[in-house]
Amino acid sequence: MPDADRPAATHPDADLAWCHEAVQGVSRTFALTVDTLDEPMSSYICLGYLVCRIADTVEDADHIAPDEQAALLREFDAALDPADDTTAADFRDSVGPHLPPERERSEDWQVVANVERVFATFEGLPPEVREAVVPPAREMATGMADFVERYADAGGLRIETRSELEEYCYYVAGTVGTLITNLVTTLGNVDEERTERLYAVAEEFGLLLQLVNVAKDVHDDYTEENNVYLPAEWLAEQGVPQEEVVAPENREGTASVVSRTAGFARGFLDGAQTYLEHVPLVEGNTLAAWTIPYLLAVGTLRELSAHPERAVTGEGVKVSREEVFAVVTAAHQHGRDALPRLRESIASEPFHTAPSTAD
Ligand SMILES: CC(C)=CCC/C(C)=C/CC/C(C)=C/COP(=O)(O)OP(=O)(O)O
Repeated sequence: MPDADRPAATHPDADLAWCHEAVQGVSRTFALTVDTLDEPMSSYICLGYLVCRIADTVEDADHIAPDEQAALLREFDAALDPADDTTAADFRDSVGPHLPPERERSEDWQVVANVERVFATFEGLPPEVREAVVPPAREMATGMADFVERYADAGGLRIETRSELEEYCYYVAGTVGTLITNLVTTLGNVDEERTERLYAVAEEFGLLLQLVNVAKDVHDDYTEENNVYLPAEWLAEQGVPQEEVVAPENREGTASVVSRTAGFARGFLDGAQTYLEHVPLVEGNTLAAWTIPYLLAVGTLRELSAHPERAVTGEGVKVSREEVFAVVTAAHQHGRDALPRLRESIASEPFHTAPSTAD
C-alpha cells in the first residue's frame, strides 16, 4: 500500500490493546514472548506476529480450495507491498466469503476478519519498524502461496524430502527469525560483525521451533489440516505411505520418523543458543522473551524422545504447565551465562523437578 493511502488508526490505543489481546488467543509461544518483552518492542513483535499469523491462517485453511488459498496469499502480499495499490480492505473483501460464520469463528479467524484493524495499527508504528517487518512477512506469504500451489492436486501439503521440509520451515518460521533480527539490529546500534552473526543463526532459531512443532503435531496436522510435513522419503524407509501416517498399524514406523525429525531439530539448538548469546537488548527487547521458547523447545524435544508415539496418536506431546511456569521464572532470573546449564538440565528431566531449580 502506498504511503499516501495509509489509513490512520481511528482509535489507536483501543486497536493496540485489541492486538495484544488477540496475540494471547492465537499463539502460546508469542503470548509468552509479547508478555515478556518491554515496550515498545512488545508492540512491534505483537503486530509483526499478527501480520504473519493472518497469512498462516489462510495457509492452514483446508476449507478453502488451494488455488483460492494461493490467490489470497498473493493478494495479502500485495496489500503489504508499499508499491502496490492493493489495500487491507481489498484483502478483507476477498477473504470475506471464506470466513467461518461469526459464532463459530476461532481466534485465528477473528484476527483475519479484523485484518483492517491489524493493518491500521501496524501503519501507526514507526516507518523503520514497518520496513523491518514487511519484507520477511511478504517472503512468508509468497513462500506459502508457492507451497500451496505445489501441492494443489494433493488436497494438502505432502513434504517429500528433508531439504523440502527445511525449505518449508524457512518460509513459515525462518522468516520470523529474520523479522525479529531486522527489528533488533535496525533499531539498536549494533555493529556489523554482531549483525552478521545474528542473521547467520536467526533462521536456525526459527527452524528449531518449527521442526519441534512438525514433530509433535503429526496427528493434528493430518486430521485437522490435511498436511503431512514428515518427509515422504523418511516415511517410506519405514514402509509408511503419507496417506496412512496416523493409521494404528503404522504407529511405530511413524513414531521413528517423529524421533528422526526431533533429531533434525536438535541440530539447530546450538545456532539458537548462539543467537541468545548475542541478541541486543534494545528498545524493550529482553533476553527472557526468546529464552522461553528456546528452553520450552528443549523440554518438548525431551518429551518427544521419551514418547514419540504420542505425536502420532493425538495424545499430545508437551511440557507440563508447571514446567512452563518454572521455565518462565528461570528465564527472568538468569542471564546469558546460565543458558548452557539450563539447556542441559531441561534436556535431561522436567525442570520443576530438577534440583537446580531450588538454587
Ligand atoms: C531469531 C528468533 C528468535 C527466531 C525465532 C523465530 C520464531 C519465534 C518463529 C516462530 C515459529 C513457531 C513455530 C512459533 C510457534 O508456533 P505458533 O505461533 O504457531 O503457536 P503455538 O506456540 O501456539 O504453537
